[in-house]
Amino acid sequence: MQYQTIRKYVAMSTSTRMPAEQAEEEYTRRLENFASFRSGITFADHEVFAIGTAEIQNLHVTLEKNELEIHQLWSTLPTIAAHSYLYDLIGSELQTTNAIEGVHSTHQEIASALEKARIPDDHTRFSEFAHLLLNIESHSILPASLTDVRSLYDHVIQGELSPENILDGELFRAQKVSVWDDSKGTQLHSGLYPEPRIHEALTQWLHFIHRDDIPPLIQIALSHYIFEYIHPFYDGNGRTGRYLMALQLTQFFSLGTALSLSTVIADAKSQYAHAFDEVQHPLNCQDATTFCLRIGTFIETAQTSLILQLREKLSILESATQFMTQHFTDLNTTERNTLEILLQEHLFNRYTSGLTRTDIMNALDVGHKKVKNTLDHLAALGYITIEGKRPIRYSASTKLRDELRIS
Ligand SMILES: Nc1ncnc2c1ncn2[C@@H]1O[C@H](COP(=O)(O)OP(=O)(O)OP(=O)(O)O)[C@@H](O)[C@H]1O
Repeated sequence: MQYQTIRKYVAMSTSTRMPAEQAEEEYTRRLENFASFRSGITFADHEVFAIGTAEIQNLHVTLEKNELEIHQLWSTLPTIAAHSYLYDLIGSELQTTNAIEGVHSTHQEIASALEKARIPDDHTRFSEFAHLLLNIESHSILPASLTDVRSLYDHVIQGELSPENILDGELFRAQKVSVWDDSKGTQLHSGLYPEPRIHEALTQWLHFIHRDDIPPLIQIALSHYIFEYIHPFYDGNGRTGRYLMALQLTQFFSLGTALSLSTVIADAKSQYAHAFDEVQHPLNCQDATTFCLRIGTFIETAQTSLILQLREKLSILESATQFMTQHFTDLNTTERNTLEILLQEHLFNRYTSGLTRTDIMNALDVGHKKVKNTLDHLAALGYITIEGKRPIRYSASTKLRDELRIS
């Protein structure tokens, strides 16, 4: 049975009592229900909570099953493919989380941010955010203090703030801020105000994200809802909130899933915005169950798309490798293996900038001279493209991809 919001419940009731009064009574009943997960955080006189419905339990089971399949597929990826795909996912996460907020980035800017993210102290547009995403799993530590939250924000937003949006409070904003529906010119929400209220609510939020007595989906979704409700900044609340959500996701789900969520949200922007509105409707009294269901469905969509892409890419790679073994008989094994890893990079990373000679030496575990001779021969045959300087980068040429029918 589909979960009914309090607002709908009231609308369908035959009682003649005031709707607000009926909603209040239903809110108390749901909040005190055995299956209720309470946040302990109160907005507009109501505690944010969600019910662990059968639908949410079923979603958990589906998400866990999908994770097993993702894990199994990921474990079959060759090293260069796995590494390349990670960069690809980070690139699209970076591009889409910015695009959701109308922050445009070119393909080249993202490729360059990914490149710079590996080099300390060498910055370009979005490179600090790329660096955060690149290290999301190895440093997957949730913020523990208000200064941690501010510091994360500074990295996510690096250089993207217009002067009027620079923070002017002790740690966050000192003035009011609102979320607007630009198409209708209506105000959807006002962030908490004044700043001590932001500090107080974020301190409760910090406590909430570290609790270990709430099912992952409910904890992740409520955390995101609460963070966005607080809206601690003038600009960058969405991007910072979605980064924090990805950070929480890595604690329970694969890195691939965590890095795929913004793409799904970007494709379903109006459903995402509506999910906030629904909880904030005065008659829904901060019942965030529907918000949890929406986020759960987004995660499921992200997983399904990841599974399909992994299967498709692996199958193309396998066919190409077989074709080369059968038809490229004039090439030696090292030459064929070199082409295979260049294809892995091409297939698994849309933001590819090619592999360096060191990457190839490490991947094939062969010496400098052999790799040089191999690359010279493959270049003479037109199978590889050579670009850049210091370091030179090698990639699969159009000729090679045409022969293998890979776009
Ligand atoms: N009704 C709402 N209440 C609270 N937060 C909301 C609501 N609707 C959307 N949001 C969140 O606010 C984000 C956008 O907020 P806003 O328009 O103020 O942009 P911003 O603060 O500049 O952040 P961004 O970096 O995402 O542009 C959305 O991405 C979403 O996460």
